[in-house]
Amino acid sequence: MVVLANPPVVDQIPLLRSPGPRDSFAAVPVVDLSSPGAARAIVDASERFGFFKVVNHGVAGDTMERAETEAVKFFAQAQADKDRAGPAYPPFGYGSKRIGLNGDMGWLEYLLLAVDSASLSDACTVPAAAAFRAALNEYITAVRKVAVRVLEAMAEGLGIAPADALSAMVTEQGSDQLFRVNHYPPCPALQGLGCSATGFGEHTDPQLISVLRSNGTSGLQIALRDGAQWVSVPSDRDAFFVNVGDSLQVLTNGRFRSVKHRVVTNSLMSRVSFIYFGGPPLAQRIAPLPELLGEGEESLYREFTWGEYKKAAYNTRLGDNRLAQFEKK
Ligand SMILES: C=C1C[C@]23C[C@@]1(O)CC[C@H]2[C@@]12CC[C@H](O)[C@@](C)(C(=O)O1)[C@H]2[C@@H]3C(=O)O
Ligand SMILES: O=C(O)CCC(=O)C(=O)O
Ligand SMILES: [Fe+2]
Repeated sequence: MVVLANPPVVDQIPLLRSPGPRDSFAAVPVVDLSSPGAARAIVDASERFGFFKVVNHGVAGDTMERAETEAVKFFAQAQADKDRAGPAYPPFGYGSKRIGLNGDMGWLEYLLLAVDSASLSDACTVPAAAAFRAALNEYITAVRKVAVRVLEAMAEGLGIAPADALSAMVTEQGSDQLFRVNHYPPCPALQGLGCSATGFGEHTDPQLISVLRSNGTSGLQIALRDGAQWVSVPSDRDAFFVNVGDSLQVLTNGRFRSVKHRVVTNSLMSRVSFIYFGGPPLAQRIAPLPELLGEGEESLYREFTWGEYKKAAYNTRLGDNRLAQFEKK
């Protein structure tokens, strides 16, 4: 048997079938955040896909562009300069190709950063450049407001009181928020071979909610039908995309589904994405909200705190079903 190796340039990085026009997911739910029907639409999309696109969000284009321009400048530096901003683990900073500590690899480089209240944590000295930090802080303040509005709309649509029952978990003192800037360089070595390098392997996000924005380069895919089909999300640099995370799945006792997603590298164009991850304080109990449990209905999950879940999640591989070990048998 002849075993074909990856081309050396993508050695150790899993390959995926290159997406084509037929994989495009034209039916991505779009939520107009300024409309009175937003709460209903968000609940509907969170139940059906755990994923939706948000428009009319009120974040200025300049805020997104400035952050993107600074990020592009950061990643354009010499490798030795970027490496000085690393490693990504522990606790935060620049990383390349290695995702997490359990052997996952992707065709990307990134900054993994801690957020305190509405801006980069002072404890996180990366990035050092004042202009990049200022641009990221302006962006983080804005995107966090979008996350809060979405979580408030979820509470409204689910009929949960008070209005900040979910959003307070990401805004209260000690909430565990992260910010990630991903850069997927093009991978021309694979052009025309019908396959593409994995940018970020399939996974669900462990937190409550993730809010993503990318430059106009495609690559994000979500899984439909429990992973039986992968579809490509058409990129939109003016919109945000929201992922329901594992913790929100548990808080809704499985009514909302955390979305399995991944990124496929483009052979010709760089993708730059920003993702805000809203997580609760480590001591927060993650269990179905009582209002969402029907008469006699029990939690599908064993009780745990966010700290316990995060610790367990960070011991798993990217594609593992992290919630499985917390499901009641
Ligand atoms: C392989 C891993 C990377 C990850 C930690 C983990 O062990 C499993 C969860 C991964 C993930 C996915 C969403 C976010 O990008 C992330 C920052 C997170 O909170 O969980 C990453 C983790 C990471 O890159 O360290
Ligand atoms: O970079 C992207 O577009 C998505 C990355 C992602 O899913 C993640 O960082 O968790
Ligand atoms: Fe993700």
